[in-house]
Amino acid sequence: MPTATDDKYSRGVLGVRTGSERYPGAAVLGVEAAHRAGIGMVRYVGPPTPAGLVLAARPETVTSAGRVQAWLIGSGTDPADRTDAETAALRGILAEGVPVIVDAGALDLAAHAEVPLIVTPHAREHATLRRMLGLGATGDPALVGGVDDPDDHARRHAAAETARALDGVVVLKGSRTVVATPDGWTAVVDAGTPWLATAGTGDVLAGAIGAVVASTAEHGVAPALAAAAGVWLHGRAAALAAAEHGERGGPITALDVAANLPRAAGEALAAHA
Ligand SMILES: NC(=O)C1=CN([C@@H]2O[C@H](COP(=O)(O)OP(=O)(O)OC[C@H]3O[C@@H](n4cnc5c(N)ncnc54)[C@H](O)[C@@H]3O)[C@@H](O)[C@H]2O)[C@@H](O)CC1
Ligand SMILES: Nc1ncnc2c1ncn2[C@@H]1O[C@H](COP(=O)(O)OP(=O)(O)O)[C@@H](O)[C@H]1O
Repeated sequence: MPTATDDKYSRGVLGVRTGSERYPGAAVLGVEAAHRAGIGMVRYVGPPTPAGLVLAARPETVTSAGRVQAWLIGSGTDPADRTDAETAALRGILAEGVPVIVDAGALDLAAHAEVPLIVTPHAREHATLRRMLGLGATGDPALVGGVDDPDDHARRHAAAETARALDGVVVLKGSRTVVATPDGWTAVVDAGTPWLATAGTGDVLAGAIGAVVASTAEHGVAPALAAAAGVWLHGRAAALAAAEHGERGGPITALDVAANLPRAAGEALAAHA
């Protein structure tokens, strides 16, 4: 909650290095979500095509370098396309000191991070990450966490094991998203609506988590709690967006989710007044 003494810097600055020539839209979605989730400033540093689209959609975004309270990397990128210079830049971010949210195409770099880390894999990415870390298979990702596992026991166990091996927070996405820490703490956040399963909503989630982490990092909020708050805001925003289309909800897009983040944040603040 901002106060009269706040300014754009004290409210948190998120650095975003996402998107590529192949997936420029992911950069737009993450930046949009970060702005909508209540950040003081977003600094975007990425390739020319996504940078142009980000500025067109959100001229509020700053594209010059400077201090940030957290970084978001990886959304809309593929490690197979990554240049050595880009890998070096990402490794630099992963050694800088502030928390880093690592999504999609940067997950392969997460294992050697020296900073507070939050990784946001979906089931397939989680399986790949576990293989990289020398951990066992979690079973068929499509089945684990299904009707046979109503308490998400297997997913919570696997996410906590991955978190321990990484020494970072794991946000294992799905209809119920598991947040797990290296010491074995887990939380499960229900998405709120199955309409959320649509392209780009993971990029929105990464931006929302990035905003919450950046705006709370210097207030002593644990990264796992900030991540769980981001997941809740995202799910609630999706439910609000879907509810606009009637009692059973209706189709939503990733941008609809981002557009409803302010209402979700307002509800959360009102509930804790
Ligand atoms: N607008 C954008 O720019 C978007 C960019 N995105 C980015 O796209 C990249 C790839 O993410 P994904 O989550 O798609 O990667 P996945 O690891 O889920 O998928 C990899 C491959 O699996 C196969 N596959 C997965 N599900 C399939 C299905 N239902 N039917 C057929 N084939 C299937 C496809 O060959 C796909 O290319 C990430 O960097 C992500 O951030 C996505 O978030 C979508 C939106
Ligand atoms: N069946 C579902 N019901 C509700 N939410 C879902 C469901 N499947 C996936 N999600 C959510 O949708 C988002 C999808 O993210 P992701 O898989 O990274 O997609 P993308 O890469 O297209 O952005 C995540 O927040 C995930 O928790």
